[in-house]
Amino acid sequence: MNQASLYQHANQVQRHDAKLILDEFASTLQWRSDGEDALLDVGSGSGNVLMDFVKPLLPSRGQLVGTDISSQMVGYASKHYQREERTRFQVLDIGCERLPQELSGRFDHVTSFYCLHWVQNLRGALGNIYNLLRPEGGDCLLAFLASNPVYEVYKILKTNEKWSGYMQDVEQFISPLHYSLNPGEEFSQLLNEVGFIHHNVEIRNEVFVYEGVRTLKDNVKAICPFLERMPAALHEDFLDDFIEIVISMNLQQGERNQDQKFLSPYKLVVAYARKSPEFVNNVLLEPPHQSIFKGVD
Ligand SMILES: C[S@@+](CC[C@H](N)C(=O)[O-])C[C@H]1O[C@@H](n2cnc3c(N)ncnc32)[C@H](O)[C@@H]1O
Ligand SMILES: CC(C)=CCC/C(C)=C/CC/C(C)=C/C(=O)O
Repeated sequence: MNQASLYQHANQVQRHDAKLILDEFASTLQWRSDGEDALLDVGSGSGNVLMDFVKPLLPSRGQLVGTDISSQMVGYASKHYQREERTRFQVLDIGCERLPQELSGRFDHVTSFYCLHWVQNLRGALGNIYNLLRPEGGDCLLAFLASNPVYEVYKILKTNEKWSGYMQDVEQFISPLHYSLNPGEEFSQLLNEVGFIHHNVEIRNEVFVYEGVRTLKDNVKAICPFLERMPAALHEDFLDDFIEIVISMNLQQGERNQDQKFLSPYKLVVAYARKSPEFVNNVLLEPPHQSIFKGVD
């Protein structure tokens, strides 16, 4: 997804969820006593969730870094928010092999909203989030899709020969937890494996109602990775087929007209995790008899 301005104007669900979660966790985040918190956001997109809901929580001397894999998104956010103090945007693939040195171990907090379902290498991404936090500790707040009906719609569209040529790699765009029978447990396990000892993971069952065909189509346009591969002249035909499949899945409500509503039941992973200082981790991770008798022969 590279269409920053489209996304900025059609991200009601994403904004709604991020605001609710931030209101809930604002006081759980471990703010520094000196007010010099450094916060990095992963997958900031066009930047409005970060600027409207995260920045107001940051103490006045705090530093904010918005990151995204897409240079188009980073360019848009940098330009749009260039007047914002103590804020910068930079390209970062959170699934990368090696973090840039200037980011590694520099942050008190990492946040991420509606991004991690795009990252197939979820374990690698969590390892990087752990390593972005300071060695002396920090915390992260992560929210992303475990499942969404959009993924089933994509799979059905791929069986149509009109669209299959554009959708061969559809599985790359499906949340890595979509097929999981216990996404909460699976994600907790990954957090443990990368070193987060203290964490809380919830799977929230949500339903969003799209008011009218145009609203749903605009929201799909803003995030659908396949549209940018096909000629613009085919977009409306693709979106019409998308809507037909949604109707065949019984996700519509009311009379069939332009004002018809559409229901999207989805599962959201909401996770809060703390990195303990390294010396505490070393003690906690050792077998109990060794840590209890340390220094005693
Ligand atoms: C749906 S947008 C979310 C934007 C913003 N966080 C919000 O809540 O509105 C997802 C963003 O994640 C970015 N993204 C996808 N894969 C990524 C990766 N591996 N590393 C960093 N960002 C990624 C996309 O480019 C996109 O801008
Ligand atoms: C009824 C129905 C199929 C709705 C799907 C709506 C939709 C546009 C979902 C997008 C989910 C997603 C991948 C969001 C994102 O990453 O921002």
